[in-house]
Amino acid sequence: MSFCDEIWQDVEPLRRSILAHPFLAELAAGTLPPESFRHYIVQDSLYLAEYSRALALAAARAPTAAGRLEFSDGAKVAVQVEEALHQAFFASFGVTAQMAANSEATPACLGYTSYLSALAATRSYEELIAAILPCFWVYWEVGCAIKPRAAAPNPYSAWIDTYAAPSFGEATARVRALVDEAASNAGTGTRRAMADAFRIATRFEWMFWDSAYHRATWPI
Ligand SMILES: Cc1ncc(C[n+]2csc(CCO)c2C)c(N)n1
Repeated sequence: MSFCDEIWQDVEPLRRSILAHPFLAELAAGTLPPESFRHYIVQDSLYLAEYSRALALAAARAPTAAGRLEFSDGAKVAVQVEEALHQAFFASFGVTAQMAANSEATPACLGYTSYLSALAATRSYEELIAAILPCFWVYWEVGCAIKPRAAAPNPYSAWIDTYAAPSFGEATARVRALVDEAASNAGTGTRRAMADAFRIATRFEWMFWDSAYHRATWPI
Protein backbone atom coordinates (compact mmCIF):
# COMPACT_ATOMS: atom_id res chain seq x y z
CA MET A 1 0.00 0.00 0.00
CA SER A 2 1.39 3.45 -0.88
CA PHE A 3 1.87 6.12 1.79
CA CYS A 4 -1.03 8.12 0.34
CA ASP A 5 -3.30 5.06 0.42
CA GLU A 6 -2.44 4.65 4.11
CA ILE A 7 -3.11 8.25 5.12
CA TRP A 8 -6.31 8.26 3.02
CA GLN A 9 -7.51 5.24 4.95
CA ASP A 10 -6.56 6.91 8.26
CA VAL A 11 -8.91 9.81 7.54
CA GLU A 12 -11.80 7.61 6.37
CA PRO A 13 -14.07 8.68 9.28
CA LEU A 14 -13.36 12.34 8.49
CA ARG A 15 -14.11 11.79 4.81
CA ARG A 16 -17.39 10.09 5.69
CA SER A 17 -18.35 13.08 7.83
CA ILE A 18 -17.44 15.44 4.99
CA LEU A 19 -19.52 13.54 2.42
CA ALA A 20 -22.47 13.47 4.84
CA HIS A 21 -22.22 17.14 5.76
CA PRO A 22 -25.50 19.03 5.17
CA PHE A 23 -23.60 21.80 3.29
CA LEU A 24 -22.66 19.27 0.60
CA ALA A 25 -25.92 17.30 0.73
CA GLU A 26 -27.90 20.51 0.20
CA LEU A 27 -25.44 21.79 -2.42
CA ALA A 28 -25.99 18.54 -4.38
CA ALA A 29 -29.75 18.87 -4.01
CA GLY A 30 -29.58 22.53 -5.05
CA THR A 31 -31.33 23.53 -1.80
CA LEU A 32 -28.36 25.06 0.03
CA PRO A 33 -29.42 28.55 1.17
CA PRO A 34 -27.70 31.15 -1.05
CA GLU A 35 -26.56 32.96 2.14
CA SER A 36 -24.51 29.91 3.14
CA PHE A 37 -22.96 29.62 -0.31
CA ARG A 38 -22.22 33.35 -0.33
CA HIS A 39 -20.45 32.98 3.01
CA TYR A 40 -18.48 30.06 1.58
CA ILE A 41 -17.28 31.80 -1.60
CA VAL A 42 -16.26 34.98 0.20
CA GLN A 43 -14.27 32.95 2.73
CA ASP A 44 -12.90 30.78 -0.06
CA SER A 45 -11.48 33.86 -1.82
CA LEU A 46 -9.58 34.69 1.35
CA TYR A 47 -8.49 31.07 1.62
CA LEU A 48 -7.31 30.84 -2.00
CA ALA A 49 -5.04 33.87 -1.70
CA GLU A 50 -3.21 32.23 1.21
CA TYR A 51 -3.32 28.73 -0.25
CA SER A 52 -1.65 30.07 -3.38
CA ARG A 53 1.17 31.43 -1.22
CA ALA A 54 1.61 28.05 0.48
CA LEU A 55 1.83 26.39 -2.96
CA ALA A 56 4.43 28.93 -4.09
CA LEU A 57 6.52 28.21 -1.00
CA ALA A 58 6.23 24.46 -1.65
CA ALA A 59 7.39 25.12 -5.25
CA ALA A 60 10.38 27.07 -3.98
CA ARG A 61 11.41 24.21 -1.73
CA ALA A 62 10.63 21.24 -4.01
CA PRO A 63 13.72 19.09 -4.59
CA THR A 64 12.64 18.02 -8.09
CA ALA A 65 11.65 19.84 -11.27
CA ALA A 66 8.34 17.91 -11.23
CA GLY A 67 7.55 19.37 -7.81
CA ARG A 68 8.53 22.90 -8.79
CA LEU A 69 6.36 22.70 -11.90
CA GLU A 70 3.33 21.22 -10.16
CA PHE A 71 3.26 23.57 -7.18
CA SER A 72 4.08 26.73 -9.10
CA ASP A 73 1.37 25.84 -11.62
CA GLY A 74 -1.02 25.14 -8.73
CA ALA A 75 -0.20 28.53 -7.19
CA LYS A 76 -1.11 30.21 -10.48
CA VAL A 77 -4.25 28.12 -11.04
CA ALA A 78 -5.45 28.81 -7.50
CA VAL A 79 -5.45 32.51 -8.32
CA GLN A 80 -6.69 32.30 -11.92
CA VAL A 81 -9.25 29.56 -12.33
CA GLU A 82 -10.64 29.57 -8.84
CA GLU A 83 -11.03 33.32 -8.83
CA ALA A 84 -12.75 33.19 -12.22
CA LEU A 85 -15.22 30.70 -10.75
CA HIS A 86 -15.62 32.98 -7.77
CA GLN A 87 -16.22 36.08 -9.87
CA ALA A 88 -19.01 34.26 -11.71
CA PHE A 89 -20.55 33.21 -8.40
CA PHE A 90 -20.06 36.65 -6.91
CA ALA A 91 -22.11 38.05 -9.77
CA SER A 92 -24.89 35.46 -9.62
CA PHE A 93 -25.14 35.43 -5.82
CA GLY A 94 -25.01 39.18 -5.38
CA VAL A 95 -21.62 39.54 -3.69
CA THR A 96 -20.12 42.93 -4.49
CA ALA A 97 -16.38 43.61 -4.64
CA GLN A 98 -16.93 45.87 -1.64
CA MET A 99 -18.55 43.06 0.39
CA ALA A 100 -15.67 40.74 -0.45
CA ALA A 101 -13.04 43.38 0.35
CA ASN A 102 -14.63 44.17 3.71
CA SER A 103 -14.93 40.58 4.83
CA GLU A 104 -12.77 39.15 7.56
CA ALA A 105 -11.51 35.56 7.67
CA THR A 106 -13.52 33.39 10.07
CA PRO A 107 -11.81 31.25 12.73
CA ALA A 108 -12.06 28.19 10.42
CA CYS A 109 -10.54 30.01 7.44
CA LEU A 110 -7.83 31.73 9.45
CA GLY A 111 -7.07 28.49 11.30
CA TYR A 112 -6.61 26.58 8.04
CA THR A 113 -4.51 29.22 6.25
CA SER A 114 -2.41 30.01 9.34
CA TYR A 115 -1.72 26.32 9.77
CA LEU A 116 -0.42 26.08 6.19
CA SER A 117 1.67 29.23 6.65
CA ALA A 118 3.13 27.90 9.90
CA LEU A 119 4.15 24.64 8.21
CA ALA A 120 5.69 26.58 5.33
CA ALA A 121 7.63 28.78 7.75
CA THR A 122 8.85 26.31 10.34
CA ARG A 123 8.37 22.71 9.19
CA SER A 124 9.66 20.46 6.46
CA TYR A 125 8.75 20.45 2.77
CA GLU A 126 7.34 16.95 3.36
CA GLU A 127 4.89 18.12 6.04
CA LEU A 128 3.89 21.15 3.99
CA ILE A 129 2.96 19.14 0.91
CA ALA A 130 1.11 16.55 3.04
CA ALA A 131 -1.04 19.44 4.36
CA ILE A 132 -1.50 20.81 0.82
CA LEU A 133 -2.86 17.49 -0.51
CA PRO A 134 -6.35 17.35 1.14
CA CYS A 135 -7.34 20.54 -0.65
CA PHE A 136 -6.96 18.62 -3.93
CA TRP A 137 -7.92 15.11 -2.92
CA VAL A 138 -10.91 15.87 -0.68
CA TYR A 139 -12.38 18.21 -3.33
CA TRP A 140 -11.87 15.58 -6.03
CA GLU A 141 -13.62 12.96 -3.90
CA VAL A 142 -16.46 15.37 -3.11
CA GLY A 143 -16.83 16.42 -6.77
CA CYS A 144 -17.00 12.81 -7.94
CA ALA A 145 -19.44 11.81 -5.19
CA ILE A 146 -21.81 14.71 -5.76
CA LYS A 147 -21.85 14.93 -9.55
CA PRO A 148 -23.87 11.73 -10.27
CA ARG A 149 -26.51 12.58 -7.67
CA ALA A 150 -26.73 16.34 -8.18
CA ALA A 151 -30.15 17.76 -8.97
CA ALA A 152 -30.45 19.30 -12.45
CA PRO A 153 -30.76 22.19 -12.94
CA ASN A 154 -28.66 23.17 -9.95
CA PRO A 155 -27.49 26.70 -9.04
CA TYR A 156 -24.18 25.18 -7.93
CA SER A 157 -23.46 23.08 -11.04
CA ALA A 158 -20.36 25.12 -12.06
CA TRP A 159 -18.82 24.42 -8.66
CA ILE A 160 -19.62 20.70 -8.89
CA ASP A 161 -18.31 20.42 -12.47
CA THR A 162 -15.01 22.11 -11.53
CA TYR A 163 -14.17 19.51 -8.92
CA ALA A 164 -15.46 16.49 -10.86
CA ALA A 165 -13.45 17.40 -14.01
CA PRO A 166 -11.00 14.72 -15.20
CA SER A 167 -8.21 17.33 -15.46
CA PHE A 168 -8.69 18.08 -11.76
CA GLY A 169 -8.44 14.34 -11.03
CA GLU A 170 -5.16 14.26 -12.95
CA ALA A 171 -3.75 17.20 -10.96
CA THR A 172 -4.76 15.42 -7.73
CA ALA A 173 -2.97 12.25 -8.85
CA ARG A 174 0.21 14.22 -9.65
CA VAL A 175 0.25 15.91 -6.21
CA ARG A 176 -0.38 12.51 -4.61
CA ALA A 177 2.62 11.08 -6.50
CA LEU A 178 4.81 13.93 -5.18
CA VAL A 179 3.67 13.19 -1.61
CA ASP A 180 4.38 9.46 -2.11
CA GLU A 181 7.82 10.27 -3.49
CA ALA A 182 8.63 12.57 -0.54
CA ALA A 183 7.42 9.91 1.92
CA SER A 184 9.46 7.17 0.31
CA ASN A 185 12.64 9.19 0.90
CA ALA A 186 11.65 10.18 4.48
CA GLY A 187 12.31 8.58 7.87
CA THR A 188 9.65 7.33 10.28
CA GLY A 189 9.42 10.61 12.23
CA THR A 190 8.83 12.69 9.11
CA ARG A 191 6.29 10.22 7.78
CA ARG A 192 4.40 10.43 11.06
CA ALA A 193 4.47 14.24 10.90
CA MET A 194 3.20 14.05 7.30
CA ALA A 195 0.29 11.82 8.34
CA ASP A 196 -0.57 14.29 11.15
CA ALA A 197 -0.44 17.27 8.77
CA PHE A 198 -2.68 15.45 6.27
CA ARG A 199 -5.23 14.64 8.99
CA ILE A 200 -5.25 18.18 10.39
CA ALA A 201 -5.76 19.74 6.96
CA THR A 202 -8.59 17.25 6.27
CA ARG A 203 -10.25 18.31 9.54
CA PHE A 204 -9.97 21.94 8.42
CA GLU A 205 -11.74 21.03 5.15
CA TRP A 206 -14.72 19.74 7.18
CA MET A 207 -14.58 22.83 9.43
CA PHE A 208 -14.54 25.15 6.40
CA TRP A 209 -17.85 23.75 5.10
CA ASP A 210 -19.34 23.57 8.56
CA SER A 211 -18.41 27.18 9.25
CA ALA A 212 -20.04 28.30 5.98
CA TYR A 213 -23.16 26.20 6.65
CA HIS A 214 -23.65 27.94 10.00
CA ARG A 215 -22.40 31.28 8.62
CA ALA A 216 -19.99 31.42 11.52
CA THR A 217 -18.47 34.60 12.86
CA TRP A 218 -16.01 35.28 15.66
CA PRO A 219 -17.54 34.57 19.10
CA ILE A 220 -16.20 37.88 20.41
C1 LIG B 1 -11.28 25.47 1.50
C2 LIG B 1 -10.96 24.95 0.13
N1 LIG B 1 -10.26 23.81 0.03
C3 LIG B 1 -9.96 23.34 -1.20
C4 LIG B 1 -10.33 24.00 -2.35
C5 LIG B 1 -9.99 23.47 -3.72
N2 LIG B 1 -8.83 24.10 -4.30
C6 LIG B 1 -8.45 25.34 -4.04
S1 LIG B 1 -6.98 25.78 -4.83
C7 LIG B 1 -6.84 24.27 -5.51
C8 LIG B 1 -5.67 23.84 -6.35
C9 LIG B 1 -5.25 24.79 -7.36
O1 LIG B 1 -6.31 25.29 -8.10
C10 LIG B 1 -7.94 23.48 -5.14
C11 LIG B 1 -8.10 22.11 -5.58
C12 LIG B 1 -11.05 25.19 -2.19
N3 LIG B 1 -11.46 25.93 -3.25
N4 LIG B 1 -11.36 25.65 -0.95
